[in-house]
Amino acid sequence: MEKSFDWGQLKRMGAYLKPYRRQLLPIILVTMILGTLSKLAIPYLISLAIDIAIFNKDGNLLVIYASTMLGLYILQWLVNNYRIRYINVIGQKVLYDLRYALFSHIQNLSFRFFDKRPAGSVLVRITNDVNSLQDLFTNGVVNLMIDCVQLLGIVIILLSLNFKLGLAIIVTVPLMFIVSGSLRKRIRWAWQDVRMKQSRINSHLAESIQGIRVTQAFTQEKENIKYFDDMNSVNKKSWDKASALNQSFGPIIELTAAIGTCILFWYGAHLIESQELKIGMLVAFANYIGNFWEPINRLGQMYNQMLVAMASSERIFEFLDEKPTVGEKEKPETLPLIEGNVRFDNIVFEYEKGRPALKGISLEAKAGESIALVGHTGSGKSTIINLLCRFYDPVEGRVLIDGHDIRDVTLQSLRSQVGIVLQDTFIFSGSVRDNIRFGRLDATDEEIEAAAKAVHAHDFISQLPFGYDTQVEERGNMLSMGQRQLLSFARALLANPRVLILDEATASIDTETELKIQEALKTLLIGRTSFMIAHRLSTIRNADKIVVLDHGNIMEEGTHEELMKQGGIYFGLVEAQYKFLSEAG
Ligand SMILES: Nc1ncnc2c1ncn2[C@@H]1O[C@H](COP(=O)(O)OP(=O)(O)OP(=O)(O)O)[C@@H](O)[C@H]1O
Repeated sequence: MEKSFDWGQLKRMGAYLKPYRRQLLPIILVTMILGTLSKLAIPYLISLAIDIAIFNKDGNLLVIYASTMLGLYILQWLVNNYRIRYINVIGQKVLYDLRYALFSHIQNLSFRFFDKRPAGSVLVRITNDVNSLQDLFTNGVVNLMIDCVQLLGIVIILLSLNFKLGLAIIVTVPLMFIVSGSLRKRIRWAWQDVRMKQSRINSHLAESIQGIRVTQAFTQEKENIKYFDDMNSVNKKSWDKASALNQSFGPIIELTAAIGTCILFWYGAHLIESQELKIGMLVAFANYIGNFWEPINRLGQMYNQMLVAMASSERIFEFLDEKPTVGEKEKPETLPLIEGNVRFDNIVFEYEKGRPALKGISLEAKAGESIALVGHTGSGKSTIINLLCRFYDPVEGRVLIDGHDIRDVTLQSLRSQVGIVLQDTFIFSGSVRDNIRFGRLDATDEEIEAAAKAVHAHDFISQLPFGYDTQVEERGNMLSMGQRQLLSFARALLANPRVLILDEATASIDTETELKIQEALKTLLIGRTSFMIAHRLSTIRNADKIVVLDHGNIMEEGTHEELMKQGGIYFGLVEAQYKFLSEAG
């Protein structure tokens, strides 16, 4: 369970209010001064009305008191409206800033960060955790200040109007804190439990929706529903418990308030008898007490709210404090326009300590050469690519492009010259045109169409309902695998990188599309250094160099002919694929 109040964290959250202090200050001052004064003056006016106007049967004076009170009530109403309206606006601005900070920070985090966390949990932090700060930023902070000032004001007034009676009533406050202390703790824990369970539900939801195809394909819907139902009912139970505990808090306050009122009337009557107190003053006291418990009750709830917000902010700051593991050095150079000579120099790499994925790899590609990476699953092909894009840094060794260690240059200048076409092409929701433009944001419509034509994507795009303006949904579900591949080729061609990485799709595509893809590939590769994770023989055969990997080591290296002659692993792979194809077809 989480620790209690943390002032450092509160201060850090408070920093998000800082840009708005000029707007906040008048709101706080106006509500604090006018709101508190009007609230505190009313009971006193009531006492004067009773003790002076009514006692002396002075109708005119009574009207004056009554209209002053009316004026104060109206003032209170106006002040409250002003506060709610503007504080909400500022609160929303702060949440906007926080969401922006979190999202832009996450955009720049390294792959290692995402390796460790499911997408759902990242999602929950940007949505739920930021939202749970809403109450704090919209009302919490300001109300807290106002309530504290009001309480202080009431205590001063009670003691100065009648010290003995005031003191007798105020001593009930510690009583309430003692009685409610352990309950408060249990309430806090209960709400933390609720949040934890809700967060689990949200993570599971995100994962289920992303994986719905697999769930349905394996007819696991019932199991999935059951799993969700269990989580849901555990969450409901924990909510019921927290809510029941919360509700028992109210009666404790009411009980203490009742004790206070009993003391007031019993002791008050006593003081009236001994002429130390007038009736009007007793009524004023009763009113002040009413106003006294209200902020105390709110402060109690506020404390819980603060702890919830604190737990959320702790999670948010944990993300914000996360540094990209792949960072730029102090003064990185800009990688100049490259020719495309790539060298892996004795690379050792591990994702997890003690489990090397690459065990001392040296590999060279001259500008314009095409390199095919082959090997069994898990042999390290994708890892080589990940290092070339600098998604991770090697544990030992260097990756050099045109002689520059890629750790010495800015990520921007590196990645803008190294293009990547992934096996699972990611299509963003938006138009087909926008998806191609992702390769180079300042490309003109003509350039986009030229790129699409060059990779033979133009034909199928023209046949879509709205051509280039057709909206494709997230992940491009309405497009076929081959079409998505062609779109990503167009995207890469538009970006025009000197070094191109291709992770060839494994899914079987019809022969016609396959031919188109091969043609498109030829266009795409002209004049570029390319690294291809190749699955199809046709692609492998044309490569300038084939590199065979096994368990993180390079086992063989050469052209198709050379390796076939060698009769080693590559030969075996080719044989196996031919056998498979001839048996399948
Ligand atoms: N994000 C990761 N975290 C931990 N281990 C990983 C991660 N990615 C890959 N590995 C491990 O590193 C090794 C090399 O994986 P890599 O993805 O490079 O293989 P691959 O040759 O590309 O395989 P495939 O053909 O199946 O894509 C494997 O043992 C794999 O389990």
